[in-house]
Amino acid sequence: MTSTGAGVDAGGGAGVVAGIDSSTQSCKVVVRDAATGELLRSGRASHPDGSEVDPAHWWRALEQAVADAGGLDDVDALAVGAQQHGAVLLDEAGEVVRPALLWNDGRSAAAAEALTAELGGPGAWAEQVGSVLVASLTITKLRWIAEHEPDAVGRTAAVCLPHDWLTHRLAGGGTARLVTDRGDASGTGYFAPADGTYRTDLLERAFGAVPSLPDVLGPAQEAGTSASALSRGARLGPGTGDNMAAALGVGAQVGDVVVSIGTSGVVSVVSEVPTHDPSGLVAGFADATGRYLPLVCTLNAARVLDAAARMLGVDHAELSRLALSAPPGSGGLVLVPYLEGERTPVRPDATGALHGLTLATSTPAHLARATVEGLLCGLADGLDALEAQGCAIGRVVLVGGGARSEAVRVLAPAVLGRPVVVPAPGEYVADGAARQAAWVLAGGDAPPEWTLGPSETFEADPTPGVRERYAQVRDLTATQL
Ligand SMILES: Nc1ncnc2c1ncn2[C@@H]1O[C@H](COP(=O)(O)OP(=O)(O)O)[C@@H](O)[C@H]1O
Ligand SMILES: O=C(CO)[C@@H](O)[C@H](O)COP(=O)(O)O
Repeated sequence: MTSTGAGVDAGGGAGVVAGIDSSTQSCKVVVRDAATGELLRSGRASHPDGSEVDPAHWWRALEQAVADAGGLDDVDALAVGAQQHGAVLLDEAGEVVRPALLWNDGRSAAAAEALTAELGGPGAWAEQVGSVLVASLTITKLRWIAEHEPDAVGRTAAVCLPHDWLTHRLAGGGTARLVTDRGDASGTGYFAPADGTYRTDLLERAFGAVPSLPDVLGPAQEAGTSASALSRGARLGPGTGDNMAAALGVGAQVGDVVVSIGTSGVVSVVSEVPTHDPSGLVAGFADATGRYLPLVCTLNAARVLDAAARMLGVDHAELSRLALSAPPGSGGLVLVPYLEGERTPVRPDATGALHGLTLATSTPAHLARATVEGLLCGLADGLDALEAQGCAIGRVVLVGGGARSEAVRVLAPAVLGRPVVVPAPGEYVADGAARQAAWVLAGGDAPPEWTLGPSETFEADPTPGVRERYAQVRDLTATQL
């Protein structure tokens, strides 16, 4: 294990910036010095559970997080990073038509299948919009709404994403202009990242109508100024999806892989070229700097650790201690973590599975280890899928709430088969949004260089046997009982 500091020179425009991370479970706000990136203060608030959420909850959580962070009065520019894909429908007055359907709502799995077939199969979607459809993508949610709530279609004047909606509210809401960025737009299924255009023909196919869509701004293009009780007169960044913001927050360069263990498990890599994976494992998203962000996303990540801790009646620190006390491979005990069904691989109706129970493996330590290993094996499959798409793979950087687990940090290099860089615990999505805001202030072709805090590099001998055993059991779950 080694310690490093990134030690990048400070630069960029003077001022104070704020970054917002409105992710699945919570809202976080960081306030930073625009030139150096120094953290001045931060705040957070929880979101309600569920995969269908009234956006008003995101606003209330933002108000609480901003209050917790001591307000935004001194902030010169701000930007929003948020959970990708959620479908937010607005009427003529800019009011929400129905609660947002989130990325982790599986009801549109059949809509994804139907749309896939209509266009000629997975390869056609991969070719045209970079990603094969799964229930997470916005376009499938719009098809589900058109089929199940046709009245909502008639009332819908505009469709946008969670980060677009929050930026719109910060700009005053109502009839203020809706904006988005290439990164978040690339997760809709009706935007072609490779040429940067909306595919309103696909939107019409899914929804039966073409509501207005947010203007797609450039990476550092100003989106107007804030005009809400939370903030007035600050310059607004275009914002982006949370995964694109995380890449910006950790300063990822081409070839850097960001592994995020949040509500979702994500393995993404900054790439100069777009991907079109017909297998659907890799989603061909864009990033927040004008490049691409091929990405593999699982539905089951940090909450698998939460569930194991709950089952064992322990906290995260004890779960981690238990996991590290059991042998590699957990004596043959394998946990396949599909607790919420799974998106990658596409198994929306799957459940989790525990295989290999013997008298010897029936211990809390073995279960804890199998949980951490199972979670990491799913992410290792994601890394393989990125490599199979020809993506250059360099550093692996581990972030997200799950990275706070020592067992995850220690076992990640063994399961992933590569050294893993773990930055100091922080809010890297919010940081990325703040860095985008600083870019808006400073202008120029690249975001300002910020000094990142110290990071630790974890190394371990690879444990391919753990992955082989996991793969056998994972494939048993392909059969629906
Ligand atoms: N020490 C820890 N060990 C394992 N998991 C943790 C730890 N601390 C927080 N978490 C989990 O991380 C998750 C939150 O991570 P986060 O990246 O903020 O998610 P999101 O951005 O999706 O809201 C929660 O499920 C939380 O229980
Ligand atoms: O659906 C995806 C990516 O395609 C998810 O990564 C969401 O963007 C939610 O992120 P978290 O709340 O887990 O950070």
